[in-house]
Amino acid sequence: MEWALKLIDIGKDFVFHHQHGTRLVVLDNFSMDFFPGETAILSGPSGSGKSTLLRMIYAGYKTGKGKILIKHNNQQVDIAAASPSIIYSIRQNTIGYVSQFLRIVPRVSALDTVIEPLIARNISESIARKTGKQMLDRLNIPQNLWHLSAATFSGGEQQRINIARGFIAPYPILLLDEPTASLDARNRQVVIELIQEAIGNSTCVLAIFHDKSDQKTIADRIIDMSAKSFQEI
Ligand SMILES: Nc1ncnc2c1ncn2[C@@H]1O[C@H](COP(=O)(O)OP(=O)(O)OP(=O)(O)O)[C@@H](O)[C@H]1O
Repeated sequence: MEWALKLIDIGKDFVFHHQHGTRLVVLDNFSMDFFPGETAILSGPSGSGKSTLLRMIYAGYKTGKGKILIKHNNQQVDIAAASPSIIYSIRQNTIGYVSQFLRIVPRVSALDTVIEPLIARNISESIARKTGKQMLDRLNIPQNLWHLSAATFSGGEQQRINIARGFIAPYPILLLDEPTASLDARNRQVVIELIQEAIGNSTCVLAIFHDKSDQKTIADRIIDMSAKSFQEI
């Protein structure tokens, strides 16, 4: 099968210039292919570089060395070398990302936050709103919160707004950074179902899940990141 995401010899370090140039090597010479319709779980102790890898793929962190190849608009693109406008377009159509925390825009309602990826794809506002309401309902966000800003929402409510936003539009690649960390069992189950539906639609999912039972339920592969150039287990 053709890969959806290909990492070639990637590496990342952080240099602390104000601390005598101390260099922290987080990833080193890592190569791996990821495929449509599979879930790969990034596993390893705190600080092993799981979130850093997702951020590099989403181009939030600059890749230190190596290539991160994807297919975008029928062309092969190296994210590590892509221009800001290409990155913007990739985020709109090719890579979705559910970060640990919701980035709240003041005075924008929860519903508008959730439907923004559809509006960006020129989906009509009425269809986007209908889809957004269905997603909020599915994630058990009470209707009386839909038109409020998420700024005052609980941690679990904010996380569910983030998840609704991340899953509302289909993406060939989906990056999930601890999407169930603040959720109760009922909502964790909804997220598992959303992931399974995405996989059914051939999305390639890379995820960080600390809960072992969640890992077992959805993982096709578990990647051990405790050794900086990591391996499959
Ligand atoms: N922006 C940054 N500047 C400096 N160091 C960073 C930065 N981001 C991450 N690091 C360092 O890189 C290492 C890996 O961090 P990362 O967040 O990727 O780990 P993780 O495996 O996701 O951990 P956790 O399970 O605790 O979320 C850590 O030692 C962290 O301090």
